[in-house]
Amino acid sequence: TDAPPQNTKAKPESQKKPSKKGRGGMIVLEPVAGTRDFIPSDMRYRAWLFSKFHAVAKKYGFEEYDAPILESEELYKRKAGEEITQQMYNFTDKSEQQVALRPEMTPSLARLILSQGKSLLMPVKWYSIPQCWRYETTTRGRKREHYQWNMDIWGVPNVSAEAELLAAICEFFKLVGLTSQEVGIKISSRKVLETVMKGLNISSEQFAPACVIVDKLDKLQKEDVVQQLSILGISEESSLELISIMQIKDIDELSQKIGEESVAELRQLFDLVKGYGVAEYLRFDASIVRGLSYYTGVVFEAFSISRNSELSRAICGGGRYDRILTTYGAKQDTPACGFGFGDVVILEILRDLNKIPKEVSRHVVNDLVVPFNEDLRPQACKVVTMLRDAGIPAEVYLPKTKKIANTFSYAERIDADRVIMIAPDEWNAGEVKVKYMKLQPKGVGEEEKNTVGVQFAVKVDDLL
Ligand SMILES: Nc1ccc(Br)nc1
Repeated sequence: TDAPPQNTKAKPESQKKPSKKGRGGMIVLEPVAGTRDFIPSDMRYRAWLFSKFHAVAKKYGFEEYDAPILESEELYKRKAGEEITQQMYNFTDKSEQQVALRPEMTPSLARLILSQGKSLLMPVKWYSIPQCWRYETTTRGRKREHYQWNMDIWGVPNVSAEAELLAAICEFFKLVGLTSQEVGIKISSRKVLETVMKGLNISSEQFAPACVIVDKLDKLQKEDVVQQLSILGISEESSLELISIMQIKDIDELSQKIGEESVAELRQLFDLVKGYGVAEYLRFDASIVRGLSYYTGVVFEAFSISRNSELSRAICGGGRYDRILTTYGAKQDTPACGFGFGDVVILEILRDLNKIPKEVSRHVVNDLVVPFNEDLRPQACKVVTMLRDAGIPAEVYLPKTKKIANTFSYAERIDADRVIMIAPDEWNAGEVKVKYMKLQPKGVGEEEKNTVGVQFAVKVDDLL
């Protein structure tokens, strides 16, 4: 198995691992382990999914930003034992800089917010769809990269920001046809955990690492979680009490346990989301912690409601992270909250539930313009440009036209509606020859348009 790139100082040629050549000197055709190619038939699904992300962000008034995939490793140097920082795709570059392929976008966003300083008017509502990386040993066979829709609101301390983000996620669900019977969002708050931990005399220094550990409850045995908490100095009794409170699914019951003041924000949040009309997607669940150490308040996680009992993988997740800037040396913090929404799980769910429109799989070109011979190619380029300028996706047949039949099979391959032939006699008469490759929607005009395969003359000006 590939050892993770621990100390990757530049190695002398002799020690470098030879690249795995294919048979007989051919390069390896597969992408690097854990990474994906997107040929056009795959890229159409990714582009369709991203178009929904962009549409929701635009509808909610978010502004798009980006930052380099490559960041200084120090952005991710956190000591809370998170999986995300232990799987960093990091290396030493040729100027001896410790760099990493970003494992998440939030630290880059915090860097941008800090770099903008006072010039940045709050609140800030920014979004991005970055590719994020991790170094997984290939034995686990998991992906090493994914695209993650990030939506963040900075400068808003109250839960109106979380409500806006939850509404945006539900807006996306509605946009792709996912109902509240098929997906949902579980919501809690780390302030609940903070209150409970304080009541159990768990120190504030242990808060973030303890959250990272109890987040594993759905993956590890309870005993293992208790054992990992004991390493932080948390007694078995306190751990079991913490774990039992995390089983609570009702805010009233939680209020009984830790007091109404500690659940006030959650009550306010559930009131606000009713205003957005998305309450049906949302439910309180004290077991939601999320695995990132910097969360400080409300946390949430979307999941698929699977028909069989199999555990559903998180669709997206996020929360409030009010104290991230001072961890990067800022003199004061700015309240922030956001979510990350990966491209892999959601596409699997949408495919499984047959929510992706058939046309997403199709490459669309409406017209193919074919010059009868090379002398007529300039005329063909003129006609295809006229069509394109009118907003019609159109191609001009690029190979030399040897047999007209070849152009028709190409037209079928690109699923074109029409083949428009530039032929000498017709061109001299100001006309082209048109052949419809498939039945057109009723009422688009003359009878010929609904007679597939018939060729007929059309004035160039009547083509549009
Ligand atoms: N953080 C992270 C990065 C890349 C993938 Br794939 N999953 C999680």
